[in-house]
Amino acid sequence: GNNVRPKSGGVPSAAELGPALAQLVASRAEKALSGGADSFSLGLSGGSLVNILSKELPAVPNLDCSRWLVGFCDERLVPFDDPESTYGLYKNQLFSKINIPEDRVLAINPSLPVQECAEDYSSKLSKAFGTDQTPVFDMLLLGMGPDGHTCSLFPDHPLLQESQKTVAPISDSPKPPPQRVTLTLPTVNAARCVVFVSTGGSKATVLKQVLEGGDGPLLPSALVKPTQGELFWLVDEPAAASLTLEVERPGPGAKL
Ligand SMILES: O=C(O)[C@H](O)[C@@H](O)[C@H](O)[C@H](O)COP(=O)(O)O
Repeated sequence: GNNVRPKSGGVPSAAELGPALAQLVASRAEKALSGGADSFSLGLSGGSLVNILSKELPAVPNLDCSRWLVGFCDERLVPFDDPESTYGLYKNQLFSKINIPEDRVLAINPSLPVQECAEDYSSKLSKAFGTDQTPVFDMLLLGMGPDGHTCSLFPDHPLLQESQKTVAPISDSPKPPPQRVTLTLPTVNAARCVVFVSTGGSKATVLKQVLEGGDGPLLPSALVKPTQGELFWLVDEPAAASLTLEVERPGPGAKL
C-alpha cells in the first residue's frame, strides 16, 4: 500500500500510551503549579480514558493532586450511580486513589433538567475559574468516537455552531444516553493544552480523515484547534494504521 510507516518504527502500543499520557498530565500540572498558579485545571472525558487514567495516574511517583481542579469535557445526564455516569466511574476508579479534594472536582448536578444542568455547570466553571468569560483550562483530555465526535459535539449537529455559551445542553445525542452537557468548541479551543487519546482499529479511517482531510465538512474532532494552546494526538498502532503522514514516536522518558 502507500502507507508511509513512521520513521522511527511506529507509534506506541496501547500499553505504552497510558504511561505517556500520565507523564504528559503530570508535566503540565507541574508547569502550571510551579509557574505560581493556584491550581492546575484539567478537563476529563469518558470512554477508554477512564481506565487509562485510573490505571496510570495513581502510578506516577509522588503525584500531588491537592491543587488540581478537575472538570468534565462532557457528561451524560444520568445519576452518578448509573454505570453510564462518567463522574461516577472516575469517582470509583480514580478519585478514590489520588489526593484530589472533593470540592475541587466540578461535576454536573444530574438531578436538574438538561438546560438548567448546563447553566448550573457553566456557573460552577465561572466561579471556580473566577471569570464570566470563557474558562481557560490548563489541559483537556479528549476521546474521539468512530464518527469523529468529541465531547458531546457530534457531526452535523447545530451545537458545532455555538459561539456564545461556554457549556451547552444536548438532548438529541445520536450516541446514548441522549441527554448530555458539553463544553462548546470555543471553550475547548481556549484551553492551553488539548490531548486526544485514540486507540484501536475502529478509529483508523476517521483518524485519517480528521488529521489528513477528506471530502465534506470538517468533523467535530477536526474543529478542535486550540487558538493559543498545544494540541497532541496520542494514538496507538491500530488507530494510526491508515495515516500517510509521518508520526513522531517519543521514546520513553521523552520530554513532551
Ligand atoms: O460520552 C461518551 O459517549 C463517551 O465518553 C465518548 O464520547 C467517548 O469519549 C468516545 O466515543 C471515545 O471513546 P473511546 O475513548 O472509548 O475510544
